Amino acid sequence: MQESYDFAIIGSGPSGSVLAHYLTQAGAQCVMLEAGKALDKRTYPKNELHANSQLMWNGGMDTSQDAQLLFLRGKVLGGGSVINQCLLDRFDALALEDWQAKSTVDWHQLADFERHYNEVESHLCLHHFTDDEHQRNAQLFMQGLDQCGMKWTRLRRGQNNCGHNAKTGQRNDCMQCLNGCVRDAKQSMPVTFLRKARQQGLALLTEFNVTQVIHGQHFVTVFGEQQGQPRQIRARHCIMAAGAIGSTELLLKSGFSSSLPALGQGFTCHPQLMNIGLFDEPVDAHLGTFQSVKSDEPQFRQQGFKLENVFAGPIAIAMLKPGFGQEHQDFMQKYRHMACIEVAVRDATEGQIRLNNKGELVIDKRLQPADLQRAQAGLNAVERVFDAVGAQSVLKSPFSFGLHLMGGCTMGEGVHNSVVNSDFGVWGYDRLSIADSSIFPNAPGINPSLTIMAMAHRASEVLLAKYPCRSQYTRHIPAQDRSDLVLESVTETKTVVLKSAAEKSTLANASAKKMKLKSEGNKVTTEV
Ligand SMILES: Cc1cc2nc3c(=O)[nH]c(=O)nc-3n(C[C@H](O)[C@H](O)[C@H](O)COP(=O)(O)OP(=O)(O)OC[C@H]3O[C@@H](n4cnc5c(N)ncnc54)[C@H](O)[C@@H]3O)c2cc1C
Repeated sequence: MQESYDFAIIGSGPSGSVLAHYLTQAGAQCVMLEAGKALDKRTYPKNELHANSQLMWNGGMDTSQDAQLLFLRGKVLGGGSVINQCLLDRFDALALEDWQAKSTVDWHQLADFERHYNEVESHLCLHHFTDDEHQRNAQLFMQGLDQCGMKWTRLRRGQNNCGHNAKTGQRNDCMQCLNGCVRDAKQSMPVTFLRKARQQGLALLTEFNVTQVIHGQHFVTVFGEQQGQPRQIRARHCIMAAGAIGSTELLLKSGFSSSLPALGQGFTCHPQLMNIGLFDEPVDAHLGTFQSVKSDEPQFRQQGFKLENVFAGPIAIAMLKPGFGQEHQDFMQKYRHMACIEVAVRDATEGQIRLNNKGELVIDKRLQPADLQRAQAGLNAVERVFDAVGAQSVLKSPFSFGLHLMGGCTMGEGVHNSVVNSDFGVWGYDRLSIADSSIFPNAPGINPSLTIMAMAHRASEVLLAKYPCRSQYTRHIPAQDRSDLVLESVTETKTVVLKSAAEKSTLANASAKKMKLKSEGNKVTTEV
């Protein structure tokens, strides 16, 4: 059975959920298609291994072609917002000036973003960490930065009343944030924008893996599989919000590359390196707020990196130490004595998302000399900070994680060097838009989620201006549009209840051209 909507939104991460909220609020009939499961605080996995296998694409083992970069991307209702740390930063002037230089899009400037940031922030609880929330890892980081004369600032996180452990005296004390928040405190999409969209009538189909998008004259048809069953959804407009890799892969697999030469280009990921300092004293970096401070040093920003205190569960920490056996075991026994500082690189070189000759996804992304230079500058700063506070030794990360995945369908001013125009429309395809991190023109070097949400808000305004009826699909759409709904390329038998003589005659005229029509009272059955 094929279903029809005003808007089909593919993906439920920050981009898809914000769009769903604003479009349903305006009365549009929307369906959201999400490949992941609808989990919640009662059903999120309770350990690291299950978190990777149940919440991430390919069990959290997507790598670059040379296996030097590991990419993590959410596959669950809420997308990356369920597995991320929810640090929500606005872009600075440098990031947006660089965007504008690359994209030439006139609204890529701070003044234009401000009202979108204000709007989406008004739906979120934002928390600045306070002095009493810094645990020992953060304190060592702050002391080290102070002693090296480097500036730092407190992180801002989307969280609402993250609890207080009476025994330890600590807030943010469960460290499960990256497995899905078990307190509904983290401001992920299922407890913020998505919840509102569902209350406003969003149709939600989870475990629905979209496999192909076909752009028609009057509709976009989305093909996929839901729990093993083939499904088709039709909408007047389709919005891709499947993330940088997801949206790009889907367009490549749907055959758009011949008309979009820039499809797959411009992939970036902010490579992150976790570095361990070993201390004589127990640090207990796994207790309390495991991420609360970042560097705020202008020279670091110019050099293309930032530092943050961070920590992880034992599986992720074990991966940082190459080797096996006794040496590895000795290292892991020092878990309580580890402090950790992460270098996040603003990558300067773009990779490419493509399909190989078997039609499989390939991510070509190598750190080039310019990126390695930035990473090295960050690692040097980490060594200085750890030395200043008396670390016994420092273990530098043997590989990088890509957590902020961007580009592949970049926004720009022409079809030869971009995939979407400044109004989020895919070049040459009137009924297809993209609003997720795949449209980023280059790497900003700043946490991306808030800007993804801000851009999704802007995209919703563009779409609502384009489809001014924006009303309940079946109730208010003009007769002309309803004839599209009834007649375009129907592949199965469909029964439609006609309310008026005008509708009946529209249907009859159109059907004379395309279809066989059987009429019985006010019920009409069409067959291709
Ligand atoms: C461990 C980790 C920590 C992070 N921490 C932060 C942070 O603190 N601050 C920050 O700003 N960012 C952070 N990020 C990054 C942030 O989460 C992402 O940038 C953001 O979620 C991207 O939003 P999106 O809407 O573009 O895509 P996503 O959030 O990736 O959502 C895309 C959705 O589309 C679905 N999808 C994909 N393909 C299909 C298909 N074919 N059919 C159906 N559905 C599909 C996916 O399952 C997914 O749910 C972190 C990421 C990770 C992994």
